[in-house]
Amino acid sequence: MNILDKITADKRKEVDLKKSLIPINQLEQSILFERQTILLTERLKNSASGIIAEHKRRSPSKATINQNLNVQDVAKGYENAGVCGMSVLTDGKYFGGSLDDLILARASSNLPLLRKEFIIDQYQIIEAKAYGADVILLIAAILSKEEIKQFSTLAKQLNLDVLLEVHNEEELHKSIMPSIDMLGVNNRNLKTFEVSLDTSKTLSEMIPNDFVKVSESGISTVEAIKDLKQFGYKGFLIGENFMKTDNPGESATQFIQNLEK
Ligand SMILES: O=P(O)(O)OC[C@@H](O)[C@@H](O)c1c[nH]c2ccccc12
Repeated sequence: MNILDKITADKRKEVDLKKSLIPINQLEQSILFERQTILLTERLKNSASGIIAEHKRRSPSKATINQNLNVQDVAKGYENAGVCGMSVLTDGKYFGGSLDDLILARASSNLPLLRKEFIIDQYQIIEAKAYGADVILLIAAILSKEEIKQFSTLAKQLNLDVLLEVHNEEELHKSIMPSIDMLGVNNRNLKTFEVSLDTSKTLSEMIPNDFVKVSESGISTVEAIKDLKQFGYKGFLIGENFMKTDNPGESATQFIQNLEK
């Protein structure tokens, strides 16, 4: 079993339990359910920097990144830095995140928030909305074409943006459909953890222009972003590079200033 299989097997158990604890109609009573979502796709189209900054305490590939930060401070710091959106890891077992992190980020910023999660059930999409997300991530490596269609259609009905993540050509081909807003290319192979920005470069020309292109993972320099922009990328998902510092907001501020120089 690779790590992705392990994560999804655990996730199925977790979601089944949650469904028995908190039924969908209860989630739908959240006051956040009526909230007008902020569309990340539109922001990325009009942004010079295109940075989506992530809150990530640890990961299976890196163990601890930073356990000492307060998610509300991180969210405010990212917002002050002028990022386009924030990604919040909500997986507990492998990434040390939670839905509480999402709701705290919501309470302390007006950024578009991406729920970074291994979504394998529609329940998690309703949950994302109930906890204040604006965007969901769908990972092609763990979903069938039919699931991608169903899940993205539900997200659109809830006015959530959809970031569909791929890692290779096969995943890309099964994922291209009108209910997707952004196509994210993960430079990290989630099965082996190898990272190469060439993945974004190679796949870029196969992504139709009507999708906003996002390059994810392993980005740590302004030069990398300038390079990826040449390949049509508008969004750049950065986690560790900011989170490994004592003040991710400040790091993002400096990064964006350098990018705009
Ligand atoms: O910390 P990095 O290398 O900047 O990566 C951020 C983000 O791309 C990464 O956390 C990520 C991309 N896709 C995912 C899917 C699940 C969990 C995590 C991820």
